[in-house]
Amino acid sequence: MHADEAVPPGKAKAMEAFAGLAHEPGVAKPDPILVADNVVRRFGGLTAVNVSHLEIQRGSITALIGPNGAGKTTFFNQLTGFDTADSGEWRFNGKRMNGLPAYKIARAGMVRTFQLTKALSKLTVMENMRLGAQQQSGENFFTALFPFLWREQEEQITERAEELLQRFKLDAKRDEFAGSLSGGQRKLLEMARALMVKPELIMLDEPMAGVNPALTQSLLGHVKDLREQGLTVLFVEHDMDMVHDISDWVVVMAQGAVIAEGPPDEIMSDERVVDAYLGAHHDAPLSAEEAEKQLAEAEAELEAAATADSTARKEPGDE
Ligand SMILES: Nc1ncnc2c1ncn2[C@@H]1O[C@H](COP(=O)(O)OP(=O)(O)OP(=O)(O)O)[C@@H](O)[C@H]1O
Repeated sequence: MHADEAVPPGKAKAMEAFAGLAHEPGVAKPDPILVADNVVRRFGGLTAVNVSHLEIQRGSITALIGPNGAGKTTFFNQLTGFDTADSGEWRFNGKRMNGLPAYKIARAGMVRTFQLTKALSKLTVMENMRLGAQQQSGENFFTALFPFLWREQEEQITERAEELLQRFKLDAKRDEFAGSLSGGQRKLLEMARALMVKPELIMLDEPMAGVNPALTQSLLGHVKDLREQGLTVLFVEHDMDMVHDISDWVVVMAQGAVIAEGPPDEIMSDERVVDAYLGAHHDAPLSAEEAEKQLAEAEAELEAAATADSTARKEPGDE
């Protein structure tokens, strides 16, 4: 950006909101869209998430980073109702969301993206978009009783899907299988699908994973665009260049807790953050046998997740 080029209004507003805030975990924001308190999720003896207090500033792009296993995805899952927290309270636009099912949270305006699973890859791009709307409407049974209701709704869904596919330059791909898309196009589809329900807060799960560098700028542009349209973006990402490039604010998790918060420049050189990442790494390189075992475990986990996902997505009466 040239010196004389104006900062886009959405970014300027976000920068202003963060200016002067203390750089410490749990710091209060001027206009939080989401406030979480004492969110705990345990798996057996492991405390995967233990977030005492976190506020997400409205209209900003906030990155959630941390080493593998820090609890980022589990935290996302609690907030969006895809998993049940052991305890905790979180409010979206002042309304309590804990205890609500995912579709009600989505309807309230808070959605998360999902990486394309095997089952979703076998659907067309358009079918994925329609599923993004229907899955989260929570009204399937009721509308099924009144065809005139669903016909109108169907038309609105198609219209919205077409609009978004055009915006993300995926309209030419509408009838192709999602599995045939490139890594970058898949990420765009994940984002477009989440936008079907017109959220106020969109939570992106690793938006840069598997994206060809040539598409990086275009993808970043789309995310920045969301902020310019007034949306709030919270994203989990391992790609530090992306975190640095687009986030207004960075939240760092380690071992389930928020250990640091602040602007990207400062966070990336923060000693606690560097320690958290280093501490999570192996001291010695893996042996070929260990690496193979890890790979096999990861593949089995992915397979299980894809199966669970396709089962969970089936509505009663679906084939
Ligand atoms: N369903 C589950 N059952 C048991 N343990 C789980 C489950 N889901 C997550 N965990 C554990 O909880 C911890 C946090 O995992 P999580 O996937 O949330 O971390 P993450 O920060 O998203 O990691 P990554 O960056 O690798 O995706 C890990 O130790 C993980 O093994």
